[in-house]
Amino acid sequence: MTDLDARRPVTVRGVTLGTGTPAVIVPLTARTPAELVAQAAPVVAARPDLVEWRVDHLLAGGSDLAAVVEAGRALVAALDGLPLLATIRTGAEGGELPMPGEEYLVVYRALLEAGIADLVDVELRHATAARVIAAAHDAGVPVVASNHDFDGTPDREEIERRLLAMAEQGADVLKIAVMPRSPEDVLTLLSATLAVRRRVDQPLITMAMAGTGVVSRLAGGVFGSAATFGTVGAASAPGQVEVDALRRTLALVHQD
Ligand SMILES: O=C1C[C@@](O)(C(=O)O)C[C@@H](O)[C@@H]1O
Repeated sequence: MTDLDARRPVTVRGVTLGTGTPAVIVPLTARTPAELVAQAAPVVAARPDLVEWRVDHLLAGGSDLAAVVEAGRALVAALDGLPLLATIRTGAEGGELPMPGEEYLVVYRALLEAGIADLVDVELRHATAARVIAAAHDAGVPVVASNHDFDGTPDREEIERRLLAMAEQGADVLKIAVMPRSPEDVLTLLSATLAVRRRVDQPLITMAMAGTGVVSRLAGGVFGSAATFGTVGAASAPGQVEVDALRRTLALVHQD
């Protein structure tokens, strides 16, 4: 264990977040159930550590709750044992759907009841966050709390405050994505990551988005980020790097 390993790592389906080289997560952004299974095939072939299903894209494509659950079951069958992170990203945080109200909780409950998710992403600021976290924990599913700033980068104290608030809410993994407006903003994100890494037990996932932030996706592990999002085909946020190049870079950055 290095001093940056998380004291409370999270393991799902044999994949551990919080120790060693950061995990590689590939997002799926299909808008229809058929497209979802088709999109999964090359992702599974690339063998990432985890797959993220951006459920908001399917909902935005018009699928109702029953269709979402059915698509989730088909996806799990297609994943060949790879762990699945289920995410509903709201419009307020860069996602595809408004979902300010109870629908967010209803969809997560249905996915949890069906045993589809190995991990769920819960936005710290969502009105139903505490209830989604409780539902996930009742189902034995760890929670990745998240926060996204697509307009800018909060100052270091504010980034730290948000990550610590996630820990206080009982999240198992703490995640933040910011939009850098300068190289200094990337340093702010990385130094907040390192400071929080030294204070909390949970794994962190942090990134600065877009071109200026790519360095944080490649080298964030040096500062205590436990995972990084890479692409096989479509990206789900600006600055994500293709998965093979990402892996090669991680191998260079994490040589021991
Ligand atoms: O929270 C995140 C991080 C992310 O926004 C990124 O910048 O890589 C991509 C999203 O799909 C994911 O849910």
